[in-house]
Amino acid sequence: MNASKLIVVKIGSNVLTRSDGSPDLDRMASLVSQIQNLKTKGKKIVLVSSGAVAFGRQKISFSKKLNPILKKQIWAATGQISLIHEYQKLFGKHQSYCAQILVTKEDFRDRKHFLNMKGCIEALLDQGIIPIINENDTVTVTELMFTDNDELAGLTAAMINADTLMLLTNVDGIFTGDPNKPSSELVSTINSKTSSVKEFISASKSSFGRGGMLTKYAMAKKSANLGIQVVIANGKRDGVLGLLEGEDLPHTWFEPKALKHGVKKWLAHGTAYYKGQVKINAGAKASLTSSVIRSLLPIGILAIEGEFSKGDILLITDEKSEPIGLGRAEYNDKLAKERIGLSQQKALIHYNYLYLFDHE
Ligand SMILES: Nc1ncnc2c1ncn2[C@@H]1O[C@H](COP(=O)(O)OP(=O)(O)O)[C@@H](O)[C@H]1O
Ligand SMILES: N[C@@H](CCC(=O)OP(=O)(O)O)C(=O)O
Repeated sequence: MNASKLIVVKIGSNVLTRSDGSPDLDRMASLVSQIQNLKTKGKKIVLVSSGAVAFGRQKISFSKKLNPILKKQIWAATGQISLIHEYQKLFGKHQSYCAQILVTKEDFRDRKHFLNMKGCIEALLDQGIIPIINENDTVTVTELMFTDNDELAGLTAAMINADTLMLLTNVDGIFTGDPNKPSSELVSTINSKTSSVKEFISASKSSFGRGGMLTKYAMAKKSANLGIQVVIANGKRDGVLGLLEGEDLPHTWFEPKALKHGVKKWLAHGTAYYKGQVKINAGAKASLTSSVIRSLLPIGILAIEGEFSKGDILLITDEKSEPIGLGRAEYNDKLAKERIGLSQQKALIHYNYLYLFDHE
């Protein structure tokens, strides 16, 4: 594992709960003191913590039949206070402060929200305060949701240019089969030379988990491609964060590729967050995908869909509607539509804000 300084630690619901579903406050206390210890050694840590629904479910039971979405919203809304209250008490014992940040997918889609969030998290870290992020489950239901908090953690790591993303769950990492079977082996390293491990991963989830190991794997690969090393480890193991200090504990490590520029990282995660679509002609496609760095000019644009403002993410597709990449709009959809096919116009997407998909 490489040395780390700015780390996003994601804690899954199961790490914070016992097998009967009750909050595991001892585990929480241990993780908080490990984080505190790393902090005193100069590491900056952002927490992405699940657990709101699990904590709420312990307290609130419903007398009448209720829509399952509403149930979850109520558990999340009530449980989040208990969760953050516990963190506040535990960090307080170390004379330390933590802060609550609740976000939605929309906040990653809008460049202004994104920069506000980033600025706030960085300022909290500078003040020695631990930001604790969770999804705002009250306002995000169905398609507005993150796949799960692993996705949120990956987006956060890219946003703050973290060097390390640590996903703590209830298994030691990715196994070559059912983690409960003795024949399954832990995959210690995943890099470009590793043959696919995806087929080993089953859709099964831990009792409170949302996305399962598949989303962890997908997010980990994406983050490693952006230059962030990812570690999947067992949050229930005593002293697990010692991994960040070089201790020898079981885990799966995703070797990072060369680091990508901050804006490109934001764009790379934009597949689910784009506001408009730009269809380009074959000449423009050849130009953008050539080895020479080029911006996207209106003359190569065939069609534009959606409403967007300057700064929003756009999906670029070719004539067959195949996605090529993402870019940041230099002006709004109204101007862009007026300029379709015209020469001598300002680029709609500047090359500094262009991210082309890897066709591996
Ligand atoms: N090949 C595999 N290796 C490890 N875990 C796996 C594998 N296939 C499926 N899983 C399941 O993924 C679960 C972890 O994902 P998840 O339930 O989403 O955890 P969390 O709540 O920590 O996000 C494990 O408990 C395990 O049952
Ligand atoms: N926002 C939800 C977390 C959902 C989620 O992704 O859970 P998990 O798979 O345990 O990380 C909560 O706090 O309950």
